[in-house]
Amino acid sequence: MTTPWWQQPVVPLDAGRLAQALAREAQLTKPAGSLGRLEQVAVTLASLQRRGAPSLERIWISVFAADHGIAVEGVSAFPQEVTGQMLANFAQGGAAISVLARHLGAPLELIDLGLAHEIAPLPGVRHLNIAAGTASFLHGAAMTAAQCDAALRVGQEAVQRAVEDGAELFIGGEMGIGNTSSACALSALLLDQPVSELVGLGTGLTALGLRHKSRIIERAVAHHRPHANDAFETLRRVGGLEVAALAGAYVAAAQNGLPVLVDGYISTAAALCAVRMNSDVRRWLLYSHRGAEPGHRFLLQELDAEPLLSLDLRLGEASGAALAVPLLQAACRLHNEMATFAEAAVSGSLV
Ligand SMILES: O=C(O)c1ccc[n+]([C@@H]2O[C@H](COP(=O)([O-])O)[C@@H](O)[C@H]2O)c1
Ligand SMILES: Cc1cc2nc[nH]c2cc1C
Repeated sequence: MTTPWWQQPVVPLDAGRLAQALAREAQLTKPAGSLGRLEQVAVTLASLQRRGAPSLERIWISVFAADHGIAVEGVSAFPQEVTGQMLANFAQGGAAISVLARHLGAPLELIDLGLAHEIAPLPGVRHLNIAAGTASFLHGAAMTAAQCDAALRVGQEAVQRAVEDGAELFIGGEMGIGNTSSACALSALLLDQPVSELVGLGTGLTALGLRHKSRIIERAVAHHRPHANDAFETLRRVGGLEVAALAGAYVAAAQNGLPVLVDGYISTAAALCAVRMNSDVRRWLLYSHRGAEPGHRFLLQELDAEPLLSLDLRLGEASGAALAVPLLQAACRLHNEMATFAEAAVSGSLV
């Protein structure tokens, strides 16, 4: 059997640039370590981007949308039609990510992998129709292997466009009613942890709704657990088209030497899939925030991730990642533009 594309090697870190960036940080006019994790971010970006001066001026955002069969089980506070309606809102410029992309001056690419309810083609949206949404994963698999494969490729192709555009950072976002159930089932299987510790309100369930959602996901996880032998199979069984596209994008970004900023709960579940499919992808992933969904914290822990922000966000759409970009840009500029002790004639530490 041939090796699948996602197991192909990723670009290695530049150890020389890493050492150079660490040495520069030590010379900048501040007590060592006083810019906290921003120092680490700048050093990491220098070694990933293989340059002396890390730069995040060109940001690329792809938002992947798709429907989830599990939504028919009543696991979301919103009807499934909202996936397509919000896609239209993204395209018209009225969604949170539309505003944030404008704020950053970043291109916003919109990709519809498959909706349950047909909509008229939207200007500026790539409609791919891999399936009419996934199948419910309560009793069967969400996707066929061919559908999961196709969705992974969609992410890979988005990264190719980002690279061609000269992007310095890739941000993926998602939209899909029911996808917190998918993220929860993925987390339960990949972390081997009880659903009750991971499940959350998603778009805003009542306490009663949360109990129902938890029971549905528990039943689904019990059904799939004996067969979820690897990350691809787990993704195929309980993931989603947009989750697979994100996972494919993260792997492809690492293979193309393009750093990634991961968004919220669903994106982080996709990140864990990507890392389980190719462990070297891990070092290419930066994390924007810790969100409100209980499972997000456990996924971040497993990924050894220290996100930049903790704002109780639970929107998705790439919004949390977009919000963290100015902080990363500031980290780069501080690294590149601060004077050294020698340049500014400031005395160094006595100890
Ligand atoms: O990214 C997150 O952390 C996040 C947390 C909760 C909800 N969401 C968004 O809400 C939708 C899924 O929620 P639900 O309740 O339908 O499963 C989907 O479109 C996500 O983008 C996103
Ligand atoms: C309105 C709305 C906007 C969203 N954006 C991402 N997920 C969403 C879910 C809903 C319901």
